[in-house]
Formats: sequence, C-alpha cells, structure tokens
Amino acid sequence: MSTTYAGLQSVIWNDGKLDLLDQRLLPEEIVYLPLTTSEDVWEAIRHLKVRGAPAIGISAAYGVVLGSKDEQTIEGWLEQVDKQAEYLATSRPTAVNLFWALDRMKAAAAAIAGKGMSLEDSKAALLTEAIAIQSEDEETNRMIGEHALSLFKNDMGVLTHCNAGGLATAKYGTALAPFYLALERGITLRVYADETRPVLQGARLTAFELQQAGVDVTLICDNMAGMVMSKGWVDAVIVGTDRVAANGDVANKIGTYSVAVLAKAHGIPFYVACPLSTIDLNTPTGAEIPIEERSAEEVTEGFGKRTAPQGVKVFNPAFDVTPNEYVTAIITEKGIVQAPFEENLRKLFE
Ligand SMILES: CSC[C@@H](O)[C@@H](O)C(=O)COP(=O)(O)O
Repeated sequence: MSTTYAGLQSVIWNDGKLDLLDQRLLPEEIVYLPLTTSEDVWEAIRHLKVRGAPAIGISAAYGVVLGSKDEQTIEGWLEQVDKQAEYLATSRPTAVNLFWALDRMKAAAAAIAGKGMSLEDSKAALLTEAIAIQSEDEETNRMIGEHALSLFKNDMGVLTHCNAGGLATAKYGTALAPFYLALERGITLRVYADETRPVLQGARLTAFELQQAGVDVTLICDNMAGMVMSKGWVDAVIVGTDRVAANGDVANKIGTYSVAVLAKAHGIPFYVACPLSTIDLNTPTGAEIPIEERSAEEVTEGFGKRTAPQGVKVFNPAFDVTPNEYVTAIITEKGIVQAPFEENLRKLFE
C-alpha cells in the first residue's frame, strides 16, 4: 500500500539500543530515551513511557535481546532469555500482547539453540525475531484498518477512547488505523476523542497524533460522550483492547465499558479493533482477565497538581471489561468477527 502516514514511531531499534519515545511527555515534548538494559525496558513499560498493548509487546521483545546480550555460552544465553522473559512479564498484567511476545521470544530462542549456530549468530537471530514482531505488527494494523474502514462511510462521526493509534503500536494503530486510511482515500470521518481520565491518553496522544496527521478530531471530556451521542453526532464507536477473552469479553482502558453501554443505549455500533495476538483463548471470560490497579496519585494529583483532598480513599483500575453483549464486532487482520464470539474467535486460529 502506498501510504502517506508519517506518525511518530514509538519504538525504534537503533544499533544495539532501544530508542523509546517517552509518551508521558507528549504532546509537549518529543523525547527519545536510549534504553540499553532489560531493567530500562521494564521500568519504561511499568511507568507508561511506552504503552498500548502491541507497543508493550514489541518493547518487551527487544528487552529480552538487551537482557541476554552479554551471555558467553549458548546454555547461559538460553537460560537468560527465559529469565528475562519472566522478569519482563511482571511489568504490567493486563495486555496479553506482552505475554504473547515474550512466549514467542522464548520459543524462538529454543528453536535457534537447537540449530547448532554460533553464539553470535544465535543472538543475531533472536534480534531478527524481535524485529519481525515489530514489522508484522505494522502490516497487521494496515489490514485491521482496511477491514475497519469497510464499516465506515464518508462524513460519519466516530468516537474513540484512550489511544489505540500509531503510538500504541508499530504503525497506524488498531482503532485509529481506519482514520489514516480514510484520509489517504479522501473519505472524511469526524473523530471524537475521549480525553480518557486519569492519564489522558485520549487528549495527549490520540488528539495529538490525529491532529498531526490532519484527521478531523474533536477532543471531549469522558463525561461528554453521552451528550455527544444524544445529539446524533456519533455513528460508531471504535476502540482498541488489551485482551479479548475467549467469549468475546473485552478489556480496555478504564471507561470503555461506560462508552459501550452508552453506545448500546443510543443504538450505535461498538467496534473493537485488535490483532490476533490480543485474543486470549486461554482466558475463558472477562472475569478472569487480570486488571491492573495503578497508584492513587494518578487520580489525586495527575500531572503535578493536587485535585483531591489529602488522604481520600481512591480506586484506580487502569482497565475495565466490556461484556460481549455490548460488542457489535471485533475487527482483526483476518476479518470482522461477530457473535457468537466463542465459536467465531476460535475459527480465526484454525
Ligand atoms: C492498540 S492499543 C490497545 C490498548 O492497549 C489501548 O486501548 C489501551 O487501553 C492502552 O492502555 P495504556 O494504559 O495506555 O497502556
């Protein structure tokens, strides 16, 4: 596909180090952090310097490369790859892409070690695997965008929550991919971006990357979504996800469930866009998806200004689960899946 997409790349492998766009500083500052250890990568994932399910997985894959690069024997290297993968898996719990990428790196290392290659060649082959995870994500997202765009028509209003854009992935994003393709094809879509409390991925990242690209985007506070829908301005909702359970329940950024309920109340389709690597057939329902809880400070003094009384009790889950009955369709690189989800999601992996 010829593409004019020119968004910032969030993860760049650069000659033995990982240059990571610090997403906490956006949109005001564009700073790439040079990461050289798996500890750096762990810390970057935990503290949201890199975030978004696919970008977390890609970064962790490079983290395994960094964490095992100094081993001096094949046996030691293989052991270290497993150790580093286990360690990086503790950085965040909800996005299954993290565990998917780490499992893929472990399997790749085991296969490489079985080939009897030199240590240096083995390390290079593992790096190639991490690079493949990143470049496949780019192609996957382009295909997700194509499928998603088939659901949209010129002049439609589409609401999104959090950031499932180029910044959250290798390129294009999942939920935002159709907006970039629409732009290239002269299709006008009006995007409403929820600001996404408490860390404002919608305001800081989605509004930023869509505006940079020239997409018609309007920023709204989360609590305005119902009003905007009631005015008839929203024809569809599209969001990304951190994990889809086998029954089609979907975990995504906190607030997604409320948007889904509002969409249903207004008769608006609610679409979820994700790669197959986000679908976790080993998790039967949304009730088994581990939901990360983050620090109270994100709510009480986000961005350095105290906005709540000292000592107040705070509940700060980073994600919620939208039950499958609210999901109109799940859009993947292999096509669009509708209910019955249990059966149809399985078919994607056949
Ligand atoms: C393509 S990204 C999909 C999801 O990871 C995204 O919607 C999301 O909820 C990100 O949460 P974050 O806490 O910013 O990592």
